Amino acid sequence: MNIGIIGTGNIATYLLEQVNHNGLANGRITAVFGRNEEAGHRLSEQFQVDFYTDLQAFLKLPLDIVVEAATVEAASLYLKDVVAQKKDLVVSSIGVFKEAAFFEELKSLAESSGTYIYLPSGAIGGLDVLQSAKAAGGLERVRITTRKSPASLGMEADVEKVIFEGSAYEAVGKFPKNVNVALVLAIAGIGVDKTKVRIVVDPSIEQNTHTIEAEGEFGKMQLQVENTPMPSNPKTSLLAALSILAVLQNKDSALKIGN
Ligand SMILES: NC(=O)C1=CN([C@@H]2O[C@H](COP(=O)(O)OP(=O)(O)OC[C@H]3O[C@@H](n4cnc5c(N)ncnc54)[C@H](O)[C@@H]3O)[C@@H](O)[C@H]2O)C=CC1
Ligand SMILES: O=C([O-])CC(=O)C(=O)O
Repeated sequence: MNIGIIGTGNIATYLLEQVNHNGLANGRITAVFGRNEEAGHRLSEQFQVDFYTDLQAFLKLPLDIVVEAATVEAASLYLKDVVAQKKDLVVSSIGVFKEAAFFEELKSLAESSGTYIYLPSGAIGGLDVLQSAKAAGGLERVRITTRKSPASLGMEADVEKVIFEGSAYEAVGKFPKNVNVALVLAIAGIGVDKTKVRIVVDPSIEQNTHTIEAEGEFGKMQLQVENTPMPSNPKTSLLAALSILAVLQNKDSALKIGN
């Protein structure tokens, strides 16, 4: 499997290390697309990968799957082209799907291109429960509370404080690098308007903590993950990068676990 990556940051570097150096997926990252030339050339040398700043040239390569590991804004610019060029796609910046129309458009494009779009569970879990719970329409309430340190939220704070309370739709607009998890939860569950989000800045913690509560006909779920932040970007949890690695590992497996 030939893998391409969009982005030259923390997740891209982690995947290059685990896939190209440590052989932890059934394939190789052969090309990286980005706009940061200095980082791109560094990755190119370190991991024997081709670096592109021209998206169309990157997409002409024989890639089986492209992993977006950039930003919500970059994803909005590039995802349609990836699918139109008949590549399978893994999306990290799931906040790009806050507008349902864009999500539906990309899904139809994938259906007509015969490709798959993978939304990794990222820095959370419980998506299997939500999807099962709504299979016959009985999922009623979903809420996520995200608790991060001031460094992880990219802000200053001396005391614990709720800095946001609202819908997943509103949360992604305000914190695009911190609440992609809220969007994947909304897509797996009851949508961007009904999924409730609370964000707490907490100077006493080091881990990125996400607590998910759901309720419906199935019963109740409460799940908490206490994530190690990645050293080269504390906004991002290690579990988010690991979940992309797991998508790459499981993609062609005959065994599918969950749901
Ligand atoms: N689903 C989830 O649970 C999570 C998702 N994320 C998403 O993953 C993204 C990547 O995370 P990290 O690697 O930690 O971030 P990072 O900040 O280390 O890297 C982002 C990369 O995107 C590149 N970039 C930005 N705009 C671009 C553009 N227009 N064209 C091409 N490249 C562009 C930057 O140059 C940088 O290389 C985050 O921005 C976030 O959207 C992050 C954490 C969790
Ligand atoms: O990594 C995390 O803990 C969550 C995150 O930043 C995101 O959802 O974008």
